[in-house]
Amino acid sequence: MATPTRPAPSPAALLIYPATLLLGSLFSVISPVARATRDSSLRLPKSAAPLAPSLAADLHLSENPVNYFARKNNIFNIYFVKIGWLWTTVAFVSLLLFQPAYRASSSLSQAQQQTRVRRALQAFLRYAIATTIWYLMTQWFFGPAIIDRSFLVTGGKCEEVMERAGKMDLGGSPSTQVETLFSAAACKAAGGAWRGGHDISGHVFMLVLATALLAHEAVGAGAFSAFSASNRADGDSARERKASDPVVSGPMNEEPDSGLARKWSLRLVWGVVGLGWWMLFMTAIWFHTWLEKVSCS
Ligand SMILES: CCCCCCCCCCCCCCCC(=O)SCCNC(=O)CCNC(=O)[C@H](O)C(C)(C)COP(=O)(O)OP(=O)(O)OC[C@H]1O[C@@H](n2cnc3c(N)ncnc32)[C@H](O)[C@@H]1OP(=O)(O)O
Repeated sequence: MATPTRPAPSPAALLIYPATLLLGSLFSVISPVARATRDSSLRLPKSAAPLAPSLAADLHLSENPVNYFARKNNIFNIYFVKIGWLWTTVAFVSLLLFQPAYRASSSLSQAQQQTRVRRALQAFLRYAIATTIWYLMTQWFFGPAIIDRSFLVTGGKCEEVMERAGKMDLGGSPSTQVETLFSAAACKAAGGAWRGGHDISGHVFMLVLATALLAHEAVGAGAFSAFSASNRADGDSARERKASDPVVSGPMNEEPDSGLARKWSLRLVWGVVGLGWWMLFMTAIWFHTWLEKVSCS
């Protein structure tokens, strides 16, 4: 009998990202509110972000008469996207800890345990690669992050602060001074305006990467659980399995109390993916130009 294979997520599912950006951009063109908001935000100088935003300030909705999600200080932006990789990490770790696909247990045969450990290591490697890419693109690349460097290369600069730069005593070596001035975060923190270049959307980049990673792992782990449950129902649990078989060396002897944790870890992951998609859609409507959004997805 042919060994059934675990369904892999279809690459076609990735089309949801260009479709979301397209839909959001269309909405931003068609909606008069979105158009007015974008135009005025492009005209106004960007103010420095508060260093310690309070919850009350976040909920101060009457500040601008625009859609709540068009505000940079909306609660989902501050406590979800701005620390988005932390949420991604927590959700991912919950999968590793609680999904039978990755969990080794003493009730399993040695071959089954080895398969699960191998699968968990492969998943961690995928996470580590994604984390490294996110870090280099948005946080640090031997100085300013790749997104910041591409902004500078395309003619952007830290306006207002550049004029004061000559007078500023930033300390450290000349290269440290350049790094301090030439990152978006440092520029904004110094009260400057990050303008002029091609500003790739960090939000779009991180949200696409994080949701694709988590959805890919959750589909795989969920399908594994469903497959092993149907195997149990078929009375197939006694079948001897090969360690090399990634599918059928599954959780035949899953502990009963792990069911709740398994369910909630999947809920957490899909919650993060769902909110991530929503924030991507909001970014597509309210922020950046069309080119800035597509260039990072
Ligand atoms: C031997 C083995 C080795 C293995 C080696 C690997 C190691 C493997 C294990 C490591 C273990 C690490 C473990 C954990 C790692 C953490 O947990 S890290 C800690 C948590 N930190 C984070 O998650 C940070 C995540 N945030 C970010 O990366 C950046 O904030 C983002 C999301 C990329 C966004 O960047 P950004 O500067 O906001 O840029 P951008 O998107 O262009 O937005 C421009 C403006 O538009 C606004 N905007 C855009 N879209 C929106 C929107 N939808 N709504 C509101 N405002 C918006 C922005 O707020 C921004 O406004 P300002 O703040 O500038 O005024």
